[in-house]
Amino acid sequence: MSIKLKCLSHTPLRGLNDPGADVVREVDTVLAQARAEVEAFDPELIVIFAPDHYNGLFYDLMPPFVIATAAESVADYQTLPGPLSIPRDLALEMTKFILDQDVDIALSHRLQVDHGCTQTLEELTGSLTRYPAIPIIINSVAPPFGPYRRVRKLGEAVGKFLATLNKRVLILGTGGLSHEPPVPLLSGAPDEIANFLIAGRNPTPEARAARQARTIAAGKIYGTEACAQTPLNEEWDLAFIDLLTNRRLAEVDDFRIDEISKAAGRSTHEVRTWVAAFAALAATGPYAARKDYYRAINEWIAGYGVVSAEQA
Ligand SMILES: O=C(O)/C=C/c1cccc(O)c1O
Ligand SMILES: [Fe+2]
Repeated sequence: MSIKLKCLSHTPLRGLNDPGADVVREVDTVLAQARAEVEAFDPELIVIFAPDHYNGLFYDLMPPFVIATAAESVADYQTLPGPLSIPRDLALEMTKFILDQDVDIALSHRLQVDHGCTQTLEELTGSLTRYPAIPIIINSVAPPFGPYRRVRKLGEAVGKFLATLNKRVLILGTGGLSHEPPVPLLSGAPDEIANFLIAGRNPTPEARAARQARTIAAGKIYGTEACAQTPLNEEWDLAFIDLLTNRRLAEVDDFRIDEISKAAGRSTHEVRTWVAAFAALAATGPYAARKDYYRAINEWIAGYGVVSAEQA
């Protein structure tokens, strides 16, 4: 068994509302390096912890955690269409193992996944099918959320399963850090938006285009006085990265959901995917981690970070 980890932000505004050329180049370089490392590692399996943004999962039945044996990209924003390459039997075995560890997880044999999953797969591997990959979706955008300790326990269960395999495994976490894009809240929503949040699967191309235009417009004013959304919080982001790289993962058990939303933005909870990823790695033994990159990028509505880790 050999395990490596990468956790990184995603943003559908990359290429649609870019910051200055220097910053774009900087991020391109970091991602090219990460991709080269993945290529050199040549994983036999990827486990990707990802959020969903009301593209595959809705309030008609909103699970805290879902593992998929088959999944298709909704190709939102500029992401790739098509199915992921999921090893069905292994995903089923992993599901049973997680349940046996007293962690409840939903199972999907036909999941739709969005940029929260596919952007990172594409950025790090060049496609959605290059390597066998098992997606685990952690609800990070549709409140209410379970406590962070439950996410840590999910990660631990996955890590214990990975330790039983004699494989090179890449664990990915995608989303965060601090940010609050204009994703609506169910609480207090007018009927039309509430209906979308409850059962908005397979929107029309016009509805998708309108959503994309709203996000781009938000990116143009994000972090200014004209923007009502919670701004990026570099201090929070760096403290979180520090916690992970210094192996203080148990501290997430004290995280307060409302405090994080207020301090760093409602979508900051996408870092739940990072918590699960690190917990999975930690369950296989001691690890060494490093911060590869951080910058608060308003144009992308992203406290944008990249962190790598591996077994020590
Ligand atoms: O769900 C959407 O339409 C937009 C999501 C988004 C926007 C900006 C940054 C992100 O990380 C997002 O996921
Ligand atoms: Fe996101």
